[in-house]
Amino acid sequence: MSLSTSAPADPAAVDRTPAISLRGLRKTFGDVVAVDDVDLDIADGEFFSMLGPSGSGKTTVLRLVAGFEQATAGTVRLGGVDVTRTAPFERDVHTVFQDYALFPHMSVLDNVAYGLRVRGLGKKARRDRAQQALDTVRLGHLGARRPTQLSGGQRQRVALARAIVLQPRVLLLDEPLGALDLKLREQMQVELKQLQRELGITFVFVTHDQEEALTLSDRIAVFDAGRIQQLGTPREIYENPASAYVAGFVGTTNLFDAATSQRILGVAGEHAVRPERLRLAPAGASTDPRADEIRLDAVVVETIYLGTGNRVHLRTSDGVELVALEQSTGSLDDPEHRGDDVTVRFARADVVPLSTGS
Ligand SMILES: Nc1ncnc2c1ncn2[C@@H]1O[C@H](COP(=O)(O)OP(=O)(O)OP(=O)(O)O)[C@@H](O)[C@H]1O
Repeated sequence: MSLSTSAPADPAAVDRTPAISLRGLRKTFGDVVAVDDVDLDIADGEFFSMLGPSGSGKTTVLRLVAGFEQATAGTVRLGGVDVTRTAPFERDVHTVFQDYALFPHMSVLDNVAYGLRVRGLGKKARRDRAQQALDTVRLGHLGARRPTQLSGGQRQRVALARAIVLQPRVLLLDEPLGALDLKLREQMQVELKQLQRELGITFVFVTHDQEEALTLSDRIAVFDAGRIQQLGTPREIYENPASAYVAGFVGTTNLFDAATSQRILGVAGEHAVRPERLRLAPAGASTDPRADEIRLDAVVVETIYLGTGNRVHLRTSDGVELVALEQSTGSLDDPEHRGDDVTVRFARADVVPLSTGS
């Protein structure tokens, strides 16, 4: 079935059936539980990321959606249709792998057209559509080259063109930027996001890079040990991590265990405060204490220059380790130096309670 790739003109007319719906999804390999009872709905046209450390099960979820793995239990629905036992080529999804999997002996244009040949399209239609897909990823002028004659970023775009030419309803991307250096990776992130918006295709993106997930996604699922630990928008996940695990995995954070929370915050349970919420002042610089903030005396253990600011490692007078991020003001003010005594302040409102036991 060929599907339109243009975004619907009338948002109210958008089909509310999730593009992907997983229920009770489980996959075991011998004794290893790779995916453990996952329930998830991904909306049509959503940029959805699965984020987690190596071995947390995100790739296996992707492979279950693509049909490369058979579920041990549970169901996979695409556009409301149960495809749990359907072969990969019968599913309206396409996967872009980290290594791109391009054919080295074919031209770039033929690589992109290959899937259309498999689907039985005539030569002219194949070439036209492949050219159009190459134009979309801004490689229209390089169709005659071989993949080996392209840069890493260009090869990445060929892999994308090869996927979008088939106009799948869902594009699965397994660490597609993993092989690129940082600068190219950042550039491709922007391009991926733009492409997804233009095409209106549902993107499911697997990454272990939290910054990438925060930058690109409409929503993120944070995985650990085969389970979704938290599901939400980048802002929700970053500002209100549900557990110590999520707070620690997504960005740097200051974690306070229950005893420390009780002692310095005066509240029960585990808590977290993001480093950029901490404000530092030289010890003794007098400002009136405020009821809505926490103040701690600390000493600077180390200051790391980051270009855009400084990361300052601190130890409070009763031995709690903290990290603060200070934005550079562009002035020539000296940053805090090792051994300096400082006052650390943060608003009570910036203290995030974490669920216990995680
Ligand atoms: N074919 C397989 N045979 C046996 N065990 C497997 C197989 N595929 C995955 N696993 C195991 O399942 C668990 C989840 O693996 P998975 O590849 O889904 O994790 P991941 O989060 O995608 O990790 P990575 O980021 O390293 O790709 C791991 O413990 C892994 O070793």
